[in-house]
Amino acid sequence: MLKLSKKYLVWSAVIAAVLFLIVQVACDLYLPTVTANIIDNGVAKNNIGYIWSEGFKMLFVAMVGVLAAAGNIYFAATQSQKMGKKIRSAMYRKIMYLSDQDLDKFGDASLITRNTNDVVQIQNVMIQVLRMMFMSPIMLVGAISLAFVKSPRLTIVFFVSLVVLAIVVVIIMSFAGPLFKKLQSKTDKLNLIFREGLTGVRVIRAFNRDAYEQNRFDHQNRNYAKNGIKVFMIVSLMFPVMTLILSGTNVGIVWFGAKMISHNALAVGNLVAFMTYATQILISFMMLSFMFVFIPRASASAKRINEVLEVEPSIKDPKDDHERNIADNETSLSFEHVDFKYGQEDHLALKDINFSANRGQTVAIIGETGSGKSSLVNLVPRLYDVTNGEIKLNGVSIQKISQAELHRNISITQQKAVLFTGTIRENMQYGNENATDDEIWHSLQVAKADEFVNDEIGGLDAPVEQNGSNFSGGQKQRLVIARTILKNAAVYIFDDSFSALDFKTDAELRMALNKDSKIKNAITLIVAQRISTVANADLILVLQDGKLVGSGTHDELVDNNSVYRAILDSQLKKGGANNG
Ligand SMILES: Nc1ncnc2c1ncn2[C@@H]1O[C@H](COP(=O)(O)OP(=O)(O)OP(=O)(O)O)[C@@H](O)[C@H]1O
Repeated sequence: MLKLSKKYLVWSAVIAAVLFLIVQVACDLYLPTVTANIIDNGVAKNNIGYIWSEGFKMLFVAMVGVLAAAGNIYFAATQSQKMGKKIRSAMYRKIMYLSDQDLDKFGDASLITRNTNDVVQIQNVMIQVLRMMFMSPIMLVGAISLAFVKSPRLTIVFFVSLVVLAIVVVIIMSFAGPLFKKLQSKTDKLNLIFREGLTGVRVIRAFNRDAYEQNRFDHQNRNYAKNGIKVFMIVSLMFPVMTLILSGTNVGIVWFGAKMISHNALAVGNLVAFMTYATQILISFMMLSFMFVFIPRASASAKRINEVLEVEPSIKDPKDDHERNIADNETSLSFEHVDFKYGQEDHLALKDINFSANRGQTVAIIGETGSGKSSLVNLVPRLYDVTNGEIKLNGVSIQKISQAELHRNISITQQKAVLFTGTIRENMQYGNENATDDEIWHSLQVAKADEFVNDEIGGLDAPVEQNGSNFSGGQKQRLVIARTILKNAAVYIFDDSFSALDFKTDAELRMALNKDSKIKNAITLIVAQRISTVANADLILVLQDGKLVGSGTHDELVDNNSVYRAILDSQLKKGGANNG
């Protein structure tokens, strides 16, 4: 937590909060002495004038104390909120720069918990730190010193109480601390199940798994609640124990104080002041001990936040950032002996892949499910890095090109169509901010999306809801294809983008794509399942179990590649069966 505080707190505001606090504590500590003076020198001696003057002094000191407390609360509250805001921004920025490989390590649910719950923990503790954490020690030292001055002998009474209190706090903390940490990981699991249920709600209903999923959630929810009840039960034990100790201390002080008064060893006013100091001391100690419960909890949150903030992106920019203008050169793309495996997996998802393509060419990748098609195209924009070998764009290894420059030159449609909340125009301009309405309409026409983006739904101003949920699967696919085409790029990648389209639309869309001037001047990579989608490509790569088992044109592969022929035969049979 120290690391986060150093980075995200404004120290001038922290100093202001502490200064206000010192004034507040000084006022609080001075008031019992004024009370003692009023009793011993005013009431006991029937000196009304003294009572009035000390009374005004008391009022003034109390008002200064209240104003100082307000000042402290203002700085403590604003600083803790601002710190939370800065941490959330930093986490979001970091997540945006992490590769899929880095994000896989945390998981979506955990990242959401870290950016919400964990940050709130830190905010809550920070406001307490800026108040209690500083106030309690100052109050403790001040009150003990002043109480000692009033009566060294009576001080022994609350020293005994302090020792008892310390033992109680240590016992309670040793039980509560680990349970607080567990609560965090249980929140992660609860969020994970909730999120899965939310995104998969249609599948759950379709498979009649409502009861199963409800049980799974209830089990985790119960688990979480049980842990929560346990930890708060333990912590709530603190209150009655503290009250008992506080009352016991007061009884002890009055008992011994009364004896001292009867022997003229203590004035009545001083006994009253002493009791106030004793209460201040024990309450400060209680507050301090609460901090010892909450700080470890917030430290666990800080650790989880730091894990994200400090993770080294596995995909880095080259040190001598090559800002090459790739688009101006003769475009070429080559894979040279590329091997690839995911994270800690043992097996290679891609083995010794070699091919090259030039401007204007279309390379299609075909193969059975899990053969490595998506893995191959994801390596081009460096969503993952190769394990061995090299990928070159215009003869330059992509690892030697800055990611910003690389991404400027690549336009990709991924397997899952992702749209953002906003309008069609905003979604289209995602890769080309300056695109005019005419250009957008042209892309929509090429992608066959102009058929449903019409005046009836509001044209380019039609709303797009969360995840594009107001469009069908095929419509979403066409919109993301249009967005991909609208961007000016040297390499266009369509990862299984045509699978949600019917055969007729698929054929029409590819024909329109082939005629598009941007596509004609670029390299196009198409991942597909259907032979009909890839048949016209300049180069077809056939993948099987991560290996390139064939490459060439459709006719060449039909003649001499058994895997390709097998795919073709199975699709012809299926087509026949469907037709028949
Ligand atoms: N994030 C990941 N972590 C670990 N392994 C993965 C990951 N993504 C894919 N794989 C594995 O890599 C292999 C290739 O997967 P890939 O998604 O590239 O296949 P694909 O040919 O595109 O399949 P499909 O046609 O079903 O989309 C598979 O064995 C898959 O299980």
